[in-house]
Amino acid sequence: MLEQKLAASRVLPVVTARDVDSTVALARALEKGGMTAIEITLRTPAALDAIVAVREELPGLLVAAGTVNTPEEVARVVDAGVELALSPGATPALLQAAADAPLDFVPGVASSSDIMQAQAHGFELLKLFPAVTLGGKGMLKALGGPFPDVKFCPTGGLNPDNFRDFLALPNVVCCGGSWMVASSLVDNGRWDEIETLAREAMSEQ
Ligand SMILES: O=C[C@H](O)COP(=O)(O)O
Ligand SMILES: CC(=O)C(=O)O
Repeated sequence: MLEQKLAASRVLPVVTARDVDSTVALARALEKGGMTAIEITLRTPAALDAIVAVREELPGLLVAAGTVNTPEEVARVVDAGVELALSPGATPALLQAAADAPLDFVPGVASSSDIMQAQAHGFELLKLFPAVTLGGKGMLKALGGPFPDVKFCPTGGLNPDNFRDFLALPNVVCCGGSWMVASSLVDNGRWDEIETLAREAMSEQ
């Protein structure tokens, strides 16, 4: 079940794929560090090929597509075999296309109205983005009142010093973040460092 898989992942690394080879090497370092899932965003021309390659090379990793913002992009990631997609926000057309498609979808939300719109399409596990800018832990606690059944994957502004406080909230399933996949690390092939950052993120303390 999606919620359990994402809870086990703790942290979902949000990756911008520069090219296929470096993304496979990056994913391998994250998996060696103990991570079980990766979100590869559709923000670059290499993204879809990178998603396909990472799924082939690392079959044990849950490979999600991120920045899936339109119905057309939902169709493209389904064609690529993707089983989980996420977005930073949502439109009614995107929510309907994702609800109709054979994949799990985590829509992005930034307000109570966004949450209600996502719920109207059957989604209860949502990405709060950009989480820290919107209000961080205080916002998540407040949203727990009117939306007791909704769970979140806060993303945007999380870092090694604050993500454990987010994970401790009862309505947080996992955290999205890019600190362990920074372009300064990827561009210089610092795979050992990435593996170490991944291992630290996966440790309870
Ligand atoms: O677009 C931003 C990423 O989705 C994650 O945010 P971050 O770089 O603040 O961790
Ligand atoms: C913001 C984010 O994580 C996404 O583009 O899916």
